[in-house]
Formats: sequence, structure tokens, C-alpha cells
Amino acid sequence: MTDNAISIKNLVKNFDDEVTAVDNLNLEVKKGETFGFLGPNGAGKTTTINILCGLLKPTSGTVCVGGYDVTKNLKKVKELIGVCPQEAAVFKYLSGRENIELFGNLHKMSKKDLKERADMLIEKMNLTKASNRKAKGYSGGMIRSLNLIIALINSPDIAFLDEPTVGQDARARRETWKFIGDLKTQNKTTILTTHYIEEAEALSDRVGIIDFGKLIALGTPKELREKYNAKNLEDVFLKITGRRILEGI
Ligand SMILES: Nc1ncnc2c1ncn2[C@@H]1O[C@H](COP(=O)(O)OP(=O)(O)OP(=O)(O)O)[C@@H](O)[C@H]1O
Repeated sequence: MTDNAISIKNLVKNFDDEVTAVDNLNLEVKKGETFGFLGPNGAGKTTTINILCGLLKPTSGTVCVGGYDVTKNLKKVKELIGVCPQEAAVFKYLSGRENIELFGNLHKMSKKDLKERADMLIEKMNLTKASNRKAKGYSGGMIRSLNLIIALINSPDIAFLDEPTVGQDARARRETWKFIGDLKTQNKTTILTTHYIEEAEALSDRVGIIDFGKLIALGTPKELREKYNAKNLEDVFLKITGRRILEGI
């Protein structure tokens, strides 16, 4: 892998010739970095993540993940990444553990590794009691936790976590934060999208603030606060755009 886990050059994504969801985005994320993509609803965060994971094709521009061009070498990229999508991606009539095993088997993990890692992740995400129950009875927050375990079951080098804490209560959110902090200590790269300011602020080494598909600010939370003489990232967004990130949510 190169020093950059992610490299995005002149990325544009239009939908139906009407909506420009990503508007000439340039960005590099270093290996081992926890990078927070912060922006209001509809800013283009999920579209960017989906392009990086190969789920959507760019209109123009190039995206490289782990040194591989996503449009040319998706197979290699898939070996490096784990994705926790915004929408629940679990089988409701399987138990939490069966879901995890299913995805572990897709990654061709050995039975022993899969069991050990599943046990560890289930405990960390506080799903031990629920793990043998069918996922259809899980709360939204529990589904998020399960999605996160599935995304990380094969210890990917690069994790894409799209709004991982939406719907989680304070306790589950703390578990998730801790979990994301652990990824950093393992030198994994994490790309996190969120519209929770305190989440971006607490977890990210650097933050990219995105609005109408454009990157309007980039730096460590401290750098951005100092640059804009702002008390937090919400204030940074307000000073740049005159709007609040959470407006309309
Ligand atoms: N499949 C699609 N077809 C048409 N427009 C789309 C499609 N997907 C996204 N868009 C539009 O692209 C823009 C960016 O959406 P995107 O979901 O990337 O934003 P987001 O920052 O992830 O928002 P949220 O925080 O609400 O998830 C929005 O205007 C959205 O309506």
C-alpha cells in the first residue's frame, strides 16, 4: 500500500444530469488516519463513500484506495476495505451471530479465526446477550452495532463507516467511539461520515467539511477552530456558510 490510503482527484458525481452530488473533490487520506467527513444532509458524503467502495461510478475524476484505482481494480480494493453502510445490511431472519458468520465465510476466514474475532467483536459491541436472537428483533442501534461488526470482521486495513452511530443510545455510541479509537491504535485507516459535530471532533485526526459536494474546509479539528476563531466545528461551518450543520434535521 502507498502512504495514502485514499487519493481522490477531481471527483465529480452527477445524478440524472440534474444533481451534482460531488463537485470536483480533491482529497488524500493517509494510512492509519481517522478521517471525518462532516457535512449537512445531502452534502455528498455517502455518494463519495459509495464511489470509494466501488458501489457507484464517478462521472469524472479518479479515486484510488490502498493505491489501487477503484474503477480499474475493484477486486483488489475489496480485499482491503470494510464497509458499514448507512442502510442496514443484515439478514433479519438470521441471528446476529449467524449474520457475522455468513459475512466471515464470504471473506473465507478460517472457522477458528472467525469464531475468535466474532466473540471479541460481539463482546466489545455489547451484543453478547442478543447475539443468538434473530436480527429482526434488534433495535436500530443494535443493528448499527451488528453492521459495524460485519464491516470489520476480517480486520480490513481501511474501514468506511457511514454514520455509524445514528440511532444508537448514549451507551452504544460510547462503545462505537471506543471501537473506532481501537482501530486507530491498530494503525487502521478509518473514513467516518457523520453529521454529529462532537463525533467528528472527538474521533478524527483530520476533518473534511463538505457542503453541496464541495470540500469547504480541511484540517485537524484544532487547526480549523483556530483558523476560523471558532469554539467548535459547528461554529466553523457557521462561519464559512452562514448556516448550521444540523439545520433541518
Ligand atoms: N441515486 C441518487 N439519485 C439522485 N440523486 C441522488 C442519489 N443519491 C444521492 N443523490 C443526491 O445527491 C446529493 C448528495 O447525497 P448524499 O446522500 O451523498 O449526501 P450525504 O451528505 O450523505 O447526506 P446524509 O447526511 O443525509 O446521508 C443529494 O442532493 C442527494 O439527493
